[in-house]
Amino acid sequence: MNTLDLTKLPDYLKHQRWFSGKAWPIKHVTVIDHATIESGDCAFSLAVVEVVYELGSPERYLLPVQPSSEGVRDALESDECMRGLYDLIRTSGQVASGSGRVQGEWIGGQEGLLALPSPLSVRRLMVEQSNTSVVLGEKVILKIIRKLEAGVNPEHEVGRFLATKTSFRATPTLLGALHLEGTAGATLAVAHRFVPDATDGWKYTLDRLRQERAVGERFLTEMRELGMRLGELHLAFASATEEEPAFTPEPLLQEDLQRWSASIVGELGVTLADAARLHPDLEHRRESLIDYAKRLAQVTPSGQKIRIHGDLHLGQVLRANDQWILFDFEGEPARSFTSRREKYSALRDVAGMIRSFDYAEATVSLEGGTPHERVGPIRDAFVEGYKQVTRGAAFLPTDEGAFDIMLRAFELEKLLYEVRYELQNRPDWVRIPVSALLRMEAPQ
Ligand SMILES: Nc1ncnc2c1ncn2[C@@H]1O[C@H](COP(=O)(O)OP(=O)(O)O)[C@@H](O)[C@H]1O
Ligand SMILES: O=P(O)(O)O[C@H]1O[C@H](CO)[C@@H](O[C@H]2O[C@H](CO)[C@@H](O)[C@H](O)[C@H]2O)[C@H](O)[C@H]1O
Repeated sequence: MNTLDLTKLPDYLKHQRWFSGKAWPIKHVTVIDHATIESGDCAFSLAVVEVVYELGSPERYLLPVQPSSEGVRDALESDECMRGLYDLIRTSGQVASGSGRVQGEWIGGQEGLLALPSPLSVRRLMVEQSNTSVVLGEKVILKIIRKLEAGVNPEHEVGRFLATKTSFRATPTLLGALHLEGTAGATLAVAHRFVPDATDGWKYTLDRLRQERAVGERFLTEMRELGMRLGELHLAFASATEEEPAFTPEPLLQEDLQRWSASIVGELGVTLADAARLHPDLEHRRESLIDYAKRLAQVTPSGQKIRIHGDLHLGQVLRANDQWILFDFEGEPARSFTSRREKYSALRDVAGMIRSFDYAEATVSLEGGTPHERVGPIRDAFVEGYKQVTRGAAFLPTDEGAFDIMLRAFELEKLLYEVRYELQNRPDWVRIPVSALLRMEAPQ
């Protein structure tokens, strides 16, 4: 294989959809590790590059690339190269890299070695994505992670735990992964079982809300079932023994509640300072919103901290064969791996999904539909399903009052995150969380 022209990398990166540093001047790009992967007719370089900006922290990206007449070409455009990456995972293969090795990990066992067509078909996903996913043989979905972070990747860690230590199956089974070991260590790719004919929960819910003026009993039953699946996921997380220290439940302490409360108050300050320029009415709500956070610190602690999904919304669930499937355990992209792996109150996931119902209703209203106040019944059905399967679970607060105060505080926390997320990514959408903040009445 010819050598890569490294001077072309900054320009190459700026033209990639998944590159998040487009707005910042790049000082330089250096290759910090790389391996040559050879498979059939394909040879390419799997390079980890560090992008150093004029301002701000450096970032690392994974570049599976080949030299081309323009300088650099994405090797993932070649089906053969994709097959090569999957083969490394399927065979638990390894390839030496400059300062370590690229290591495939197969956890699917014999059963996971699905009968795949030969040659293996490769279908690219036509969705807006921060990574690059392909469907192999219509049975496996391989996600190549673009922006790398050092440390334990939560999506791999959670997928592995659920597949090997629990009986929770309402998620696409993790089949394997590709890791870079050594000084630049990171998870490079994950392979899951592909769920055919699935619709994502966001699209599914929007379609239902567009069609139905009032939510019908069938949809409410589905939402109850969604709450039940989430409850079962939390029961699976909470089943971890001491042999899985990253998952073992821990008692919820007063200091946890105080820390979370203080963090929400801090986020409120930062978020209102940013958003109040566009929505000055928010300033008048500051004190009553702070009260929600303060009440969290005053709750008498009961229950446990457990691992949670961490970024649960309707876009993180699939609907297939009349069943709900929960996926994407990466956590909130803006947080570090360490913070995403922290144990937390399970009610944070419940709050995340409740916020999504409000988003869906608001989206339909913004399209011109009249708001029908359907969030209340949907929320009630979802929480009812959740409580039904988690009744008496050690990780939940024992007191109903505490349950409600905690849930409201986590809804506020998610709302503030959403305001910041939308200001940064989709400014036109910021009015959705802002109007929800304005509607939050002072706590009783
Ligand atoms: N196991 C799966 N089966 C079917 N479709 C999936 C599966 N995993 C992901 N998808 C689809 O691929 C899309 C992108 O996946 P996701 O893991 O969210 O990627 P990213 O982290 O890059 O955003 C999802 O919105 C979903 O529609
Ligand atoms: O799916 P990601 O892990 O990238 O999550 C981020 O993007 C989401 C938007 O795609 C964002 O979710 C917010 O918008 C959704 C509608 O598009 C809505 O259903 C969610 O409730 C709302 O939070 C998510 O917060 C962000 O982390």
